[in-house]
Amino acid sequence: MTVSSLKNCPAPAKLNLFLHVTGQRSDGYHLLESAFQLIDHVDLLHFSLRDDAKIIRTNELAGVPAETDLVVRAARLLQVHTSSKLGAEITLDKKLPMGGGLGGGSSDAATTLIALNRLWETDLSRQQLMQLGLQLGADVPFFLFGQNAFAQGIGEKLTPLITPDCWYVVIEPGVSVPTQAIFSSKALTRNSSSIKVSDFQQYPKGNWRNDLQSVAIQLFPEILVAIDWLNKYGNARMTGSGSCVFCACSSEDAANEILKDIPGELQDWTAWKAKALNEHPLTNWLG
Ligand SMILES: C[C@](O)(CO)[C@H](O)COP(=O)(O)OP(=O)(O)OC[C@H]1O[C@@H](n2ccc(N)nc2=O)[C@H](O)[C@@H]1O
Ligand SMILES: Nc1ncnc2c1ncn2[C@@H]1O[C@H](COP(=O)(O)OP(=O)(O)OP(=O)(O)O)[C@@H](O)[C@H]1O
Repeated sequence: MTVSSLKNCPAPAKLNLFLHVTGQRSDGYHLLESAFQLIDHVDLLHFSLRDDAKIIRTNELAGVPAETDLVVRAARLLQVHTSSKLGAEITLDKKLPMGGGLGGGSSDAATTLIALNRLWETDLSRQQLMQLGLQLGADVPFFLFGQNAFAQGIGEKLTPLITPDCWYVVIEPGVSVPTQAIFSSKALTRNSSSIKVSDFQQYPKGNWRNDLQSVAIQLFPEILVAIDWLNKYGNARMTGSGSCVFCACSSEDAANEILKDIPGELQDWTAWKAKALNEHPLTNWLG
C-alpha cells in the first residue's frame, strides 16, 4: 500500500544542558562541547504526497518566506540528493519560538527529512540523512541522531548520553536572538577546556554553564531578568544562543509549583514545562 500522507509528525525542542566554546575553525564556525537533551515540547508537521515534484508550504510563517524556510530547504535537498520525482505539501504548526535556542527550525528540518524519506521511499540511512542535514545547520544532525547526545565539533560529532530523567521549566523571555550575532561577538570567550564524554556523567550539575550566555545577556538584558527569577528554584541557564532559559525539576508537581509563581506583570514571558525525552519520537522511522 502506498502511503499518501503523514500527519502530526513531531519536531521536538532541545535544551543544551551545558555549552562550552572550545575554539574556532578557520571557516569561522565554532568548536563546541555540549549536552543535547530532547524534550517533549514540539512543533507539528503534516505532509501530503504530490506526484508533480512541487514542494509547497501551505502555511504562513511570520518573517520566513517559503523559499528560506528550513522545512522547504530540507525537502528540496532530499529531492535533489535522491533524484526523486515526487513532491509534497507541507504544513508547519509552529509552537517553538524562533530565535529561542530550542533548535526549532533545525528540528523542523530534521523531521521533514525523516518524514519525506518515508513518504517518498527514498530509504536513506540515518547516517546519510545526518550528513545531508549538516548542510542545513549545525544543529540538524542531532535531531536525526535519535537520542540525547554529547556533541563535539561544530555540534555534529555525537555520542549517546544518559541524561537526568526529570522535568524542565522553560521561560521564553519575549526576545528573538540571532545566533550569528552571538557567535560573532568580540566578547565571546572561545577557550574553554575540553571535557570527555566520560567526564560528563561525573560533572557536577551545579557547575553546568553556557559560554554563550554572557554575550546574549549583554545584547538582550531581558534574558538576565528571566535567569535571575528562575535561579530561585534551581541552576537556571540559557539554552543554545538564547533567548530561552530553563531549570531542572525533580517532578511534574515541582515544575507546576514554579509555573504558578510566574509573575503576572511580566507579560512578555511565556513559560511552560516539558519532560526530558530519552529518544526522538520518530527514531523508529530510521533503521
Ligand atoms: C548554538 C546552538 O544552537 C547550540 O546547539 C548551535 O550551535 C546553533 O546551530 P544552528 O542554529 O543550526 O547554526 P547554523 O544555522 O549552522 O549557524 C548559524 C550561525 O551561527 C554560527 N555558528 C553556528 C554553529 C557553530 N558551531 N559555530 C558557529 O559559529 C555561524 O556564524 C553561523 O552562521
Ligand atoms: N521552519 C523554521 N522554523 C523556525 N525558524 C526558521 C525556519 N526556517 C527558517 N528559519 C529561520 O531560522 C532562524 C532561527 O530559528 P530557530 O527557531 O531555529 O532558532 P533557534 O531555536 O535559536 O535555533 P538554534 O538553537 O539552532 O540556534 C529564524 O529566525 C528564522 O529566520
